[in-house]
Amino acid sequence: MGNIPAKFLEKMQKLLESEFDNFMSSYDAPRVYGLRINPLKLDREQWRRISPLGGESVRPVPWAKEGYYYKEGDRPGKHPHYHAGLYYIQEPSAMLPVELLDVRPGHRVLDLCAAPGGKSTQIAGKLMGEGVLISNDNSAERTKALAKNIALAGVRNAAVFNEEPAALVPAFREWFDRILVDAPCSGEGMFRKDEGMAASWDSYSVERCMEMQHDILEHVAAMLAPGGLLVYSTCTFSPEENESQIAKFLLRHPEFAVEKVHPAGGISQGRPEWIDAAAAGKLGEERAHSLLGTVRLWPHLLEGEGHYAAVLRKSEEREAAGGILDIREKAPEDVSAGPVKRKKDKKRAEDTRPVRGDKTPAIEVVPADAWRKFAAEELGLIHTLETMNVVHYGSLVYLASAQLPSLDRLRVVRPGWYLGDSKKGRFVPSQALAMGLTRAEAKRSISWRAESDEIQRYLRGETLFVDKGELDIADGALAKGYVLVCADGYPIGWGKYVDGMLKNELPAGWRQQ
Ligand SMILES: C[S@@+](CC[C@H](N)C(=O)[O-])C[C@H]1O[C@@H](n2cnc3c(N)ncnc32)[C@H](O)[C@@H]1O
Repeated sequence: MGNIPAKFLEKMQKLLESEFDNFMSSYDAPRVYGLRINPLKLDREQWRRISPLGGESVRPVPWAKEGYYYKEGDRPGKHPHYHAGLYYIQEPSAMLPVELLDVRPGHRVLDLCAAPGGKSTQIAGKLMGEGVLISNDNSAERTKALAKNIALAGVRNAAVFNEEPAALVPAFREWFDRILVDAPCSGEGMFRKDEGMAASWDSYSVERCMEMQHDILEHVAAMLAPGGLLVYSTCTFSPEENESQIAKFLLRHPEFAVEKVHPAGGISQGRPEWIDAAAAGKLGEERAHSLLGTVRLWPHLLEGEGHYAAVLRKSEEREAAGGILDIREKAPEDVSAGPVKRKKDKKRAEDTRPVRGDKTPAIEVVPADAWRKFAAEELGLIHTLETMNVVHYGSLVYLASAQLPSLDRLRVVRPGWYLGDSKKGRFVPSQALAMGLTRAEAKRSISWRAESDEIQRYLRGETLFVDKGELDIADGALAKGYVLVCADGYPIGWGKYVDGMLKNELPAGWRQQ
């Protein structure tokens, strides 16, 4: 690694002192690679049975329930199981923040800086279809990859927004049980993985990022419900973006306190001694000391590129009285409890109106009706929560959580699970619908082995010739129509069957290059 900025190294040497040589040696060590299997689709045992990777060649990531290290040559991104959303490729240390967020089925979760969706898909795997995930990113371009990754993982209960944090506050005041701020940062923990990050780092990047992080954090406090958890994370080493940023947040927000993380598996404690003296003084000894309970992942102490995470709990009190609130003494929530039960939301009447200003001309068939007809003819019983509404933006139909407040003033990329497009009354099912279904939920399906020639050809976008007997058709259904195409039994897209021909419905952006 020749191009690590000299100023960065000088700074790290001052901070790390005798540990610095050890830290430097990590740049000579090979990069590590990680993936996380998707519990919405399968568990470790099922993966082991069908995957060339599922056996001995992978090793568990100590701090992530579904995380595994794989070897560079394994190339899991090229395997059809990747196209079936069976796993997400993710740098191992980036798997920690969601593990610390303590998400349980039924929670309302905000992933505020979510693109391209690594942590959002991990959160969805903790919600297991119950509750709501709002995945937001202020970059319109990056929300495209975010929406695609959420669809690929088969997530049914997520909405994707493209907003500045301030714009979310009026609609979501004290609404979330959990908030993740995976902040934009100077990326010092990415130098080994991405040399471009090292090249673009300069001494101002830390300052610029500090300002962005401060602005983002400013709006988070108001959206978290009393008693809720906030996890703040970065993939950088600079104390200004980590412990100091949290120290300043705690100063402004006496209603928050650090929830101590017990360091294990090579994870290290936070470094309160690195926060600036002025902030430390104002914060008081005890609150400053509590930053020891935040965590750092160092590349020379574990197998990961590096990360920082702080877990903060908001006081149960609605109005913080000011002063220092120490809630660490309180009994932890009962983590053995099942899904979160909340008072029954008044179930809104099914809403088929557009979610926000719809300028498309009137269409004759109500899109929701076209969806219902499609679902009745082509799908079996789909397990969805009764608290979901069918909504549409023009001709595009979604299944959205009935818990959501009005989204009128927000830039909504996806209000929920994208089901399909009602084109002049004819319903065209989406790729997101295919990915969110199980094979058993489609009336017509076909499955080939993941390594088969048919799957390779399907993923390239080719039309296939298929004997009717190869299709799995529900009793009473015709052979002609939409077929859920599966690899090893897991959906990868739609085909349309007519007279021995399976027309390929895989959208261009989803085909294998
Ligand atoms: C570290 S990346 C997030 C990675 C993501 N959590 C994942 O696991 O895939 C930080 C993200 O913050 C977004 N971002 C930057 N400023 C933001 C802001 N003010 N509000 C929301 N998102 C912001 C960036 O566009 C970027 O996608």
